[in-house]
Amino acid sequence: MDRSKKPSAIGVSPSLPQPTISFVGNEVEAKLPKGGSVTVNLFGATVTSWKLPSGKEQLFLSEKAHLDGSKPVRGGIPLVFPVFGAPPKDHATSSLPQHGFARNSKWEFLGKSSSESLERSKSSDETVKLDFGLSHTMLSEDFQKAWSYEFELVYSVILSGASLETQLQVNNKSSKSFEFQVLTHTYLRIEDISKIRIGNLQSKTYVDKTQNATTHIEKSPALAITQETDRVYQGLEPNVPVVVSSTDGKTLFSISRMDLNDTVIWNPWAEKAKGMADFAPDDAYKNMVCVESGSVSTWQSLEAGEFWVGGQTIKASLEA
Ligand SMILES: O=P(O)(O)OC[C@H]1O[C@@H](O)[C@H](O)[C@@H](O)[C@@H]1O
Repeated sequence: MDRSKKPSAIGVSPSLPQPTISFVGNEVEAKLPKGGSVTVNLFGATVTSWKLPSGKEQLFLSEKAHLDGSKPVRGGIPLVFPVFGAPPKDHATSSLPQHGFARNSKWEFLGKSSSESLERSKSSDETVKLDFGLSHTMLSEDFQKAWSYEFELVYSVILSGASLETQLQVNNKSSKSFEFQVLTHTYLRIEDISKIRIGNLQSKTYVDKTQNATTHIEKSPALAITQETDRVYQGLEPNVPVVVSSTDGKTLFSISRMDLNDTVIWNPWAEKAKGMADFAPDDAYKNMVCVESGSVSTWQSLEAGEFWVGGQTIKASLEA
């Protein structure tokens, strides 16, 4: 036996081309041999690009997005943790900025997962999983003071064919319990906001943040976005994906969730878009819609030593 040769990973033919990983500045890019790529910025572990095998970009990224950590990234998939929106007074998160610290902190790249840990049904040339970590010792002093719990987050970004999965594991390393909210603030790239509809929200309760946080019931089977929209849909059925389709009935994105039962639908529309210094071009609100899977209408409580896992899978259309 030739002991100089390393054994190949279990179940993987050595002749199969493998996904490639490259690093440019703060960004990690993974490319699949059959095409398709994902790019993650270490600031916030923010996914900034997701391309299908055809090369078509699926995420909206503002032309003025800050990619150097000076501000959260305007576009892609910023991760909201441990609080959604402006923190409430009299809560452990009350001194944190809007949407928490995860999107404002520099994460560590933990590596590309080995083929053994991916689903057996997916061969390693079709799937790549990137893991990122953040713990309390990696936070700025200000954030450590503002949220003094010991924790570890592991965020996995899994690209395969026409789907992108993001999964977060929250570990409580403190000696006391803590509460958190979490959300994947996904900016989907679309061609024309007037030509899309959002389905599977009918009959769901939502809080309309543009209407003094009043509560409503969604009547529409196919929601059209025609003005500033900022709604928190609550208590969605775990097995029913939120679907973005074109007005001629093609599914563009189907977003399924694991242990995330709320979905925020956000579009700033013309005036707010213009007012955001990092949003460009001004009329790009027509080319994006945020469909944000999360757990934000209540708090998740995590006991000392326990962990929680949740995530989303976005399936894009290969034809659209
Ligand atoms: O400007 P930010 O902090 O990235 O937030 C963008 C939007 O994020 C959405 O999730 C919120 O519901 C909106 O209220 C908010 O305006």
